[in-house]
Amino acid sequence: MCGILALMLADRHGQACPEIYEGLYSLQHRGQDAAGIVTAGNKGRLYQCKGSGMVSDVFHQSQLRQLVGSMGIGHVRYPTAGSCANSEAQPFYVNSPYGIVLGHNGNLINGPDLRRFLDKEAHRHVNTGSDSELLLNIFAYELQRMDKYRINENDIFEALRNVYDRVNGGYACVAMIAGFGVLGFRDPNGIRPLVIGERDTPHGKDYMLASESVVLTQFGFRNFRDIRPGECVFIRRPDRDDLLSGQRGPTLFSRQIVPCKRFRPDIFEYVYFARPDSVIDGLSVYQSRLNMGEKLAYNVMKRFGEDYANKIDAVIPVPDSARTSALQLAQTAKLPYVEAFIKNRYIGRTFIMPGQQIRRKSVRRKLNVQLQEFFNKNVLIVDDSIVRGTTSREIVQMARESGAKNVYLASCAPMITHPHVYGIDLADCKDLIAYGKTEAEVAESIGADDVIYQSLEDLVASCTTENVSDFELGLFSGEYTTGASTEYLVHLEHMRMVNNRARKNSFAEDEEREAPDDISLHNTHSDPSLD
Ligand SMILES: O=P(O)(O)OC[C@H]1O[C@H](OP(=O)(O)OP(=O)(O)O)[C@H](O)[C@@H]1O
Ligand SMILES: NC(=O)CC[C@H](N)C(=O)O
Ligand SMILES: [Mg+2]
Repeated sequence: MCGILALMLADRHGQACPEIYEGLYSLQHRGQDAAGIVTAGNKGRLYQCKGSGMVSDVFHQSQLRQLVGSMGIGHVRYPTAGSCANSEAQPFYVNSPYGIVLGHNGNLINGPDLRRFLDKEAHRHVNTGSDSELLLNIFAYELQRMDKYRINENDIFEALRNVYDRVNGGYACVAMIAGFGVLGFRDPNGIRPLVIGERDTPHGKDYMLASESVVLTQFGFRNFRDIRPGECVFIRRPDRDDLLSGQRGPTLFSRQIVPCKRFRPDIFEYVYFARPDSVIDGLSVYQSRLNMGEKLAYNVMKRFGEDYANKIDAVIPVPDSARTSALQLAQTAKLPYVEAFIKNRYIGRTFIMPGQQIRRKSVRRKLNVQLQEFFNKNVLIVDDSIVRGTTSREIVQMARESGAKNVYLASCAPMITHPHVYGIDLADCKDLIAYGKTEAEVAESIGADDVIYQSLEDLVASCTTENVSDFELGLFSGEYTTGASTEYLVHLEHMRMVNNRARKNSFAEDEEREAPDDISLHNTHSDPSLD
């Protein structure tokens, strides 16, 4: 999962970078591997800073000062296609046509076909294994085909129509065309989220696009709405004619590029990925997690029978993501809620860390126990999801080491039995702890006395609103909204294996290594006086 962000300020002399930079902090939970910002100055020059690491590692004040201009885009990356090399940090850049940069959240399931097409027919050079670079090149190719000295918004929408025809998968993107404007678009099934908001200023309206509404609220953007599946919005910076005619600020254009196919947002955003203070497709993530907790409570009560309260002494959340649901579960079942795992706030999310060994170690570094809350008690530990079982195994063991009598585990998500193909690097089937197992077998495998999973029906009901009642659920069923060929699943598995080897620095003879650095846009000595 990645986080994307675009900002267009009404004030041509304003600086977009500080808010993009801060905004990326609010999206950090969506990607911890790499981060990047590209801004554009008034004369069309692009300024870039990106690389591997968290936001705080990648940007330093001296670099941020060089990212000048009143519009820009930002990205935080959690690699799901390609490798974790520095060169795959986003945004990606192509110089032709016009100078375009793009940031992408999602996965294209026809990446190998697109790569062949770009090579054989479009004759465009792609320098990384990233599907996002493919997407950018497809867009560039379609714009190039218009063969125009200068394009307008209709050309962008036309080019995108062809992009939608060519690419398949889950994608939410922000892009910027040097000197012209920023745009955002979302796949025809709305699998990945994207929201837009506006802010009044004396110069006209500022616009921001982001993966999650939390960024928009943070900076005082109002009237925000989700980009519709298959829709593109383009925000054009004021040109000379606008300025001469007294028009203030940028102009927003929007177009339904292709009809919405099936509106199927990814339910895992609500379960785990998104921040609870975000609203996605009209539903507060916090509210959805309350609903999950309530439904799970009834499931737990049913499982333990009428005297369940004598069998469970404490409901314990696994911080962070499970807190909201665990609290609601405890309140519904009238059981004590106890914060018995304390989280070290300086350790990031463990699930999205690269490599199983580091994930396992990090659980212990991240979570510590309050001994007295476990000693001689029957505890019900609540987590939002059990994926590889790394967290569950460790915490069940920690509870036992702390003297718990019986350790039960409840999961707000149903059994995860299939890979996720739209931008969440869950794991291969065989690494998923629930793959081919019953609940009892999962319990045995993680060392718990019992495991209670949410039913799929209850999860869907927890997230259903007037707007959306259908969701991307492939990780629970193996049936994907866009379909996913066996060839693609094998390709994903192969990539994961290559990446694991690359992390250990052992390459096969014929394997192509990722370039360590980005070769696209070198302008660290940018000269702000040019603007
Ligand atoms: O079964 P696993 O493979 O361990 O994956 C599932 C766990 O990973 C996530 O936590 P994470 O630490 O990533 O983030 P959080 O702090 O937001 O809960 C999730 O909330 C589960 O706790
Ligand atoms: N998690 C994501 O959305 C990743 C985007 C893209 N597929 C990449 O690997 O960079
Ligand atoms: Mg967790």
